[in-house]
Amino acid sequence: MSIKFLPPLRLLNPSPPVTRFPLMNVGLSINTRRSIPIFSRVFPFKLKYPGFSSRFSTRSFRPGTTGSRPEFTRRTGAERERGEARTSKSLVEDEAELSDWVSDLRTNSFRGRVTSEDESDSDMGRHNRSKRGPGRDRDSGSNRGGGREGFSMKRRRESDSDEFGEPTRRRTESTFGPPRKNRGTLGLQNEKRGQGERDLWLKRDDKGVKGERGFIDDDDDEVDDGEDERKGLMRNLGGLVTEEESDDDDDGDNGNGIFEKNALSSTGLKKEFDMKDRPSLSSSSDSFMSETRFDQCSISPLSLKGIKDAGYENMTVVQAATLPVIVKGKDVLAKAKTGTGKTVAFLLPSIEVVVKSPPLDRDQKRPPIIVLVICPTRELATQAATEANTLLKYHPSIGVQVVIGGVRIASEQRNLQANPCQILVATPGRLKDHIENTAGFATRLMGVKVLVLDEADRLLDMGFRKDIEKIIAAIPKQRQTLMFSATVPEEVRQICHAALKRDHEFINTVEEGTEDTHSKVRQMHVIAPLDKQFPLLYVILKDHIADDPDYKVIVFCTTARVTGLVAGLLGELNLNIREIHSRKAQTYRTRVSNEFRKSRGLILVTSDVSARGVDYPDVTLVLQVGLPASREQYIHRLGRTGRKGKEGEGILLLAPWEEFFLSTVKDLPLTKAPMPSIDPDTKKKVERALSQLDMNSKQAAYQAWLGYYNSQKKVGSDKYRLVELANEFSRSMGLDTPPAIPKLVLGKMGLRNIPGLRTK
Ligand SMILES: Nc1ncnc2c1ncn2[C@@H]1O[C@H](COP(=O)(O)OP(=O)(O)OP(=O)(O)O)[C@@H](O)[C@H]1O
Repeated sequence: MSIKFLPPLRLLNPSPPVTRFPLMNVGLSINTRRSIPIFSRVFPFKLKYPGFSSRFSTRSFRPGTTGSRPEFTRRTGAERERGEARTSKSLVEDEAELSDWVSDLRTNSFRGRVTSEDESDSDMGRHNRSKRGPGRDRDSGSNRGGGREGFSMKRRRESDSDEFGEPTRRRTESTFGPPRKNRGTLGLQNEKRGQGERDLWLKRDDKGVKGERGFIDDDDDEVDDGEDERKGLMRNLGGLVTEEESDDDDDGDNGNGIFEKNALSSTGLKKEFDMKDRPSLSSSSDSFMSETRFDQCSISPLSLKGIKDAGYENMTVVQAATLPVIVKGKDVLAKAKTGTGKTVAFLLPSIEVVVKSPPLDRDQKRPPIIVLVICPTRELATQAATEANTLLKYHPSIGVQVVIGGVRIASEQRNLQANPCQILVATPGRLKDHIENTAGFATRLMGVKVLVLDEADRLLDMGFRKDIEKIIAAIPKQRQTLMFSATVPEEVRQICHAALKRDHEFINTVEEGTEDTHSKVRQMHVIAPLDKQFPLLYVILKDHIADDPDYKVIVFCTTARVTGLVAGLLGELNLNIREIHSRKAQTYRTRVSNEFRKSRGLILVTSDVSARGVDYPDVTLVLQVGLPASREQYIHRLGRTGRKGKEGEGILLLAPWEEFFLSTVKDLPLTKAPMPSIDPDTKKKVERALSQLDMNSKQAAYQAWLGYYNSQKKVGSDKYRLVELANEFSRSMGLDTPPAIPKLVLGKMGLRNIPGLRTK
């Protein structure tokens, strides 16, 4: 089914019935995941949202969310500090990278096939990488894949995945029943049943909390989990990286960094929010548009022209909510759902700061960088720079540059020299490289007036924190800081004071009492043992393709190596796929990313490098295979669909022993999908395809899989069980005996002498 959506600004829907959500009290704020502070202000605003052709007719599984009046909260940092601290689960994407990195410790034969010409990490990057280790490398942008490549003598071939079959567009009999327009990929007719099952499951889960060791339901447990998970990762890192690196990490963990210091020292004053200048906001539980036009705000005429050319007329809710505060010079921490225009929200006022600054003196030896935007991934940084260029169309004298890993640092240095820019978009690792190694760069940074942390919670997570601390130390204290994300765990709120001024405002556009995800995105989970997962993946995709010839699917996998394996399998099965992960050269990643942005009838198989921020329009399905690294990561991955108020679909495919994850997202409308049936032919076809896959890719995937789950506390804490599961995964790839792993690697993983593992 072709989905045709009206432009978001065109339709004005009647306001849904209004339900006012009471503010939560302090007690609740302690125990509730999305705790709302007692000082939060509630702003009623007019409702206006785009019309949608309804793909799914009911939302019965999402009780109590429709018709709610949106609430929009703003708090000052001081107010926030009075709230209860809850150390939320760490965003440990690191594990995936860690496991891949661990994979590289072995003496591999599979790497040295063909040297990639694409791979273009700088010497500088390589030099730094040797000191950095996996925690630093995980796309600290700069030395991402390359960091691990540093361990290899040769590089892998990058072009394998270009050879894929044509998309399957033929309409076939749906595996799950009637066409999707009536039901979604996994069958709407089962929605009610799904809800019932979900309820049952929740009850079971409640019971499980008491009966088992409580991974689970209450937030206190999660506090422990978060802590332990972090420690678990640090243990892993500590064992894997050089001593210098371990010390470094310990520093961060022990609170020697500026984040911890500031969090402890901040006292906090309640700051009343001034509503006078507030633009009238429009929203429904799913709307992302406001009623405020850009030309109603104090924005320079040339910026307005650029905005108009970009096709933007009204502001999105987050733009309308943050712009007046930001243009006043205030620091802001903003939370808004995925795909609701946060990029423009921080870029536009930042550009205005440049407009008001003295013009660049071309003869100046070290012209200042005025706006510094930091993004956690290369794709996101590139995308933000593209958006900035769009907005700057009529500001020819304002320049934007990107510095990211995977690009030769020397060429970036030349660019920085030749075309001095006022706006710099960067990934943290590469930015740090420039601070340390590019002549005059540190001086230029002393001109920074605005610092933006996009995906702030990710950047403040420990994987990036050290780099961010160093970057913050390299820019003036007197600056404006803007932090944006779709997820702002309590932990981040506690440490954000290090970067934000004490009187900053927390602007939360996610209304009270609603989910962090979009209600127009239908979310389902399928629980199936590992030996069924590859056939199921194929069946789900085939069904979706059959149902929607204009399909555009993203499949998320746990690690880069597993992503490579899954991409290989789906390619072997003649699905039209592309792959993006840290093992791919940046030029390849950029090319595939651009292609996917424009395409239909394509499946992108990817690791978490595509989880956040990347704006691929009209993604019809997000399929997550295996345990997401965190609740936040689940939300961001899901957020690749249903952007700009559109509909979408998300399926989470878990093994029974991963089912515990559901308790971390139990506030989200995730329903149990009916089990798709796998006919014998499909099973055979998948087995045949698996047998065609390169042994090396299976070996690498096995090791990466083991590394990833080893660092997931709830799976990895029982090493014996972990190995049993890993061997189940190995069998699911069609291997009779699990691949052998170098002793050194097993030692680093803490898995020596665990029965079931083969060593070499
Ligand atoms: N005022 C506007 N009117 C219409 N479309 C807009 C407006 N502002 C931004 N957009 C578009 O909305 C889409 C989503 O924006 P963006 O990528 O900034 O979302 P986001 O909130 O940062 O998402 P994520 O949380 O996934 O990073 C983009 O395609 C962007 O061009």
